[in-house]
Amino acid sequence: MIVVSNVSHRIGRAPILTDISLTLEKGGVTALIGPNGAGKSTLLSLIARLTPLQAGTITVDGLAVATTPGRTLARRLAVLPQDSAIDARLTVTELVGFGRFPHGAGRLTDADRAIVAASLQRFDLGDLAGRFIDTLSGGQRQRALVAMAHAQATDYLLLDEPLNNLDMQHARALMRTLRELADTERRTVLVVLHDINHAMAHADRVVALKDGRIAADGPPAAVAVPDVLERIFGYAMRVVDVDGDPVVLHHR
Ligand SMILES: Nc1ncnc2c1ncn2[C@@H]1O[C@H](COP(=O)(O)OP(=O)(O)OP(=O)(O)O)[C@@H](O)[C@H]1O
Repeated sequence: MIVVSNVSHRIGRAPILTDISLTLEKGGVTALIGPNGAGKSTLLSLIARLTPLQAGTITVDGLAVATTPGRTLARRLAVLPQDSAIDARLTVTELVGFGRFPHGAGRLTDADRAIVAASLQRFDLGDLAGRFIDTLSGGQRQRALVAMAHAQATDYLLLDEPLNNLDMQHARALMRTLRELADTERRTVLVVLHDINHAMAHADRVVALKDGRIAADGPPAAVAVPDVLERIFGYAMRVVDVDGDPVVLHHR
């Protein structure tokens, strides 16, 4: 379980997050949505200890994120930040292998290699395994980064806009894979999404941030409501029912 309690964050004098409290039970997919600048990436970085906590507490399975050694946390929680800088001269297999580092002493064991192979397969990277990162398309690189986070084999998977650069087919495939990880492996996925319909279709819970505060939190059907969406995003949009699923018409 991840427990965020009364977390506030400032950069300079600007309030970025204000009094955020959020509990993520184990298992399931939670989508974090909200306009640009709402504080989604900041919240994810605080949970993953990429940004030092200023106020409030965050625990992951009872471990205080502020004081738990990075390596210990990395065995429980994997994070894919929004802009991951990676060494272009790595192959896809080597990159995904980095996901195993928190578990070992540097050299990969046969068991590590089997996990890397499974992650490559799961994210449809088999044909690209030997390619250097700088020869990949943006979407292929994005999938390799998600596979690296997956290979870390943690209970918690935090992904910041993993659909960036993905075409429709791969975006759908990735969301279905995240769903499957939650359903079959009891992984807990927290994913920042801008595509609201992917959030509605694949998440169990949708948490919306706006101006550094939680503006909505509930199952997709409770958030995919015109008034709620207008409050979050600032303009009116229609929601239609397609075979029992809410679909948000936000384009026009
Ligand atoms: N290093 C920084 N210096 C100043 N302001 C910053 C810095 N990093 C983030 N911010 C500000 O903090 C706010 C929240 O940013 P954050 O990246 O968490 O938002 P977000 O919801 O993830 O946005 P997006 O959807 O655009 O990725 C924004 O107003 C942003 O400009």
